[in-house]
Amino acid sequence: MPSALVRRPSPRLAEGLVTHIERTPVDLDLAVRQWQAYVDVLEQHGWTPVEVPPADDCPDGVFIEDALVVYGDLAVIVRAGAESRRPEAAAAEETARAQGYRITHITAPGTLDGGDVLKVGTTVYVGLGGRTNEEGIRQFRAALEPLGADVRAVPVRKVLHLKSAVTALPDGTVIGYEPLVDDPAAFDKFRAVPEEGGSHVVLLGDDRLLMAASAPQSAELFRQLGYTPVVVDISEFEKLEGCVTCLSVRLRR
Ligand SMILES: NC(=O)NCCC[C@H](N)C(=O)O
Repeated sequence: MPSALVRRPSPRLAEGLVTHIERTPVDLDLAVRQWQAYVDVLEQHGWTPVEVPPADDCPDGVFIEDALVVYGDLAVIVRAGAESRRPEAAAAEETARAQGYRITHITAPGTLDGGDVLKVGTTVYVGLGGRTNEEGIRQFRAALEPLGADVRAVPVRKVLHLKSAVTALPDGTVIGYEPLVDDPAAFDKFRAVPEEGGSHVVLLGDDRLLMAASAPQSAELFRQLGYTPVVVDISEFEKLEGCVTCLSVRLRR
């Protein structure tokens, strides 16, 4: 069975960073229940959860996707764009090592957040924006190109991360809510969805798409396209600019 890295919410979750939206109060108990439900859904769909040790002093640690990027047998441990998030990486590195990955690091002055990396087959889009800089992308490209990846930088100005704006369907079509996508033409195939939350899908395997309850019209669109949406409520994480992708790192090998 494939596995998925996850990390339990910090007791300080409510202090997480917000950049592009207004801060609204986070209900920690509800967040913990939503996180557990998310992990349960992954497990029910064949993904064994592997917990990265908690980072209780890091309010945003639950967004584990930002701490590392896996490609083939390599785990790229990031240097987060936000300084408060840099301590999240150490335990993520140990967990990736224990899972058998080779390790490399983004180093200063480079910054890169995993949320800025969208893999579509061997094409790897990287958002250049508030969290990931040119030097981070240069180092990332140097790490992935020897493995056959085609690393392409795309602009991200309207949202936090590239994957806040776009993710991809199993057939490689990049999906996004157009008002928040800087350059839809940057992607080989692009399809607009009717809601911001509909931009984010986690591919569970077969035709199943894990997505947020906040995007019912997009779920209907995906159904019409022949996919099976699997819906979770992640309202408390959405208040911190999180989405379904950022709560896990799927290990496909
Ligand atoms: N990959 C993601 O979309 N991560 C969400 C991170 C949210 C967190 N509050 C942050 O600002 O870093």
